[in-house]
Amino acid sequence: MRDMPLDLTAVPSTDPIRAYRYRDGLYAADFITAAVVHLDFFTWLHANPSTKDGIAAHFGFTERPLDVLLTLCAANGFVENRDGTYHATPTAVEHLTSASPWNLKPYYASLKDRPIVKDYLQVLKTDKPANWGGDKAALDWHKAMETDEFSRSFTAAMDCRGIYLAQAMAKKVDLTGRKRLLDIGGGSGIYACSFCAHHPHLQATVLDQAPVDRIAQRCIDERGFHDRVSVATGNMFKDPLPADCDVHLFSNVLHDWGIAEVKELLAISYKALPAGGLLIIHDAFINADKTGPLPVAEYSSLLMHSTQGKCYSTQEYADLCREAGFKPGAYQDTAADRGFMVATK
Ligand SMILES: C[S@@+](CC[C@H](N)C(=O)[O-])C[C@H]1O[C@@H](n2cnc3c(N)ncnc32)[C@H](O)[C@@H]1O
Repeated sequence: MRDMPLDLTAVPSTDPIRAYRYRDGLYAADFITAAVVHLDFFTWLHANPSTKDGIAAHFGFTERPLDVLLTLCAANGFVENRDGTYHATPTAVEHLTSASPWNLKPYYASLKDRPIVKDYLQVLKTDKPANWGGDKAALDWHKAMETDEFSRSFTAAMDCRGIYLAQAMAKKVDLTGRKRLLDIGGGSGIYACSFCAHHPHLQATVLDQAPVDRIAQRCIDERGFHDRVSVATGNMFKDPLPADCDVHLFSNVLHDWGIAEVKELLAISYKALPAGGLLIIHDAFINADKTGPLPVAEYSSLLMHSTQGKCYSTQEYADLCREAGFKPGAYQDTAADRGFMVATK
């Protein structure tokens, strides 16, 4: 425990990128192993260049996990999308197909029973996320977040990451003339507090459900922001959003949900914001043509395994914002393979 709250405008003296990338990319090797060993995916694709629908029909895959697999393969230089038809690249053909003398499938074969590898085979077919950490006895992630023990440890995980990520974003977002930020699914409130630390005129509200709301209140008090950051308890899908906020933040929230829920949340946000209101989406973004960046494609594999979501592309977010009525702005990088996109009502 620290005696004095950390100055949230402070930056670390060294770069944590390697530590982030091991954690974010942890499951990607298992996903590739499932594709190589169980599915012989590249041998089939080399013989049958196909559209996404064609691949889905042949293997019985569902859209979301297949999209994440193709993005991971493209980011690795194993597949190429030529006008909607996916081809195995020369690298994949030489090293990951059965007729090649350099085929590495036998090298992967002994890893085929790793639990996360087997989870991926299920998720690809059912679209139903496996449980957090691959724990078969555990509740699904959203149910687990309603329990004290899991929500405490998960919120601590988000909080320690946010200390670094929030300051990198807060200093880049222009909040001139903005009054109150609503941090939707705000967890410990680290992003709301960090925004207030960087923008002295700003007030904020953290919206989250029980029991995370209590954790948020304690963290905000400990950080000394109780006079500027309040907590609202509620279900972001069902309860009316606090009406007095002219900035909405979804930080690492939309990536937990499928397209239907993301559309719902953006529509809810649009309805609650005043004209001219600002939406900020903070996340790890896939590039517009879904060829990378590799660390984000790897992180997306982890999210796809354990939640209903994935990392959406800059193009997908821009289209979803437009559909909800927003005018999307440009994407900007922040730190540790994350970034943000703003949109205005
Ligand atoms: C991945 S965490 C992100 C936390 C924080 N925004 C961050 O960037 O670290 C997702 C958050 O959404 C909250 N959440 C999930 N479903 C929710 C709901 N229906 N209503 C309100 N909050 C919800 C969770 O409790 C959790 O704090």
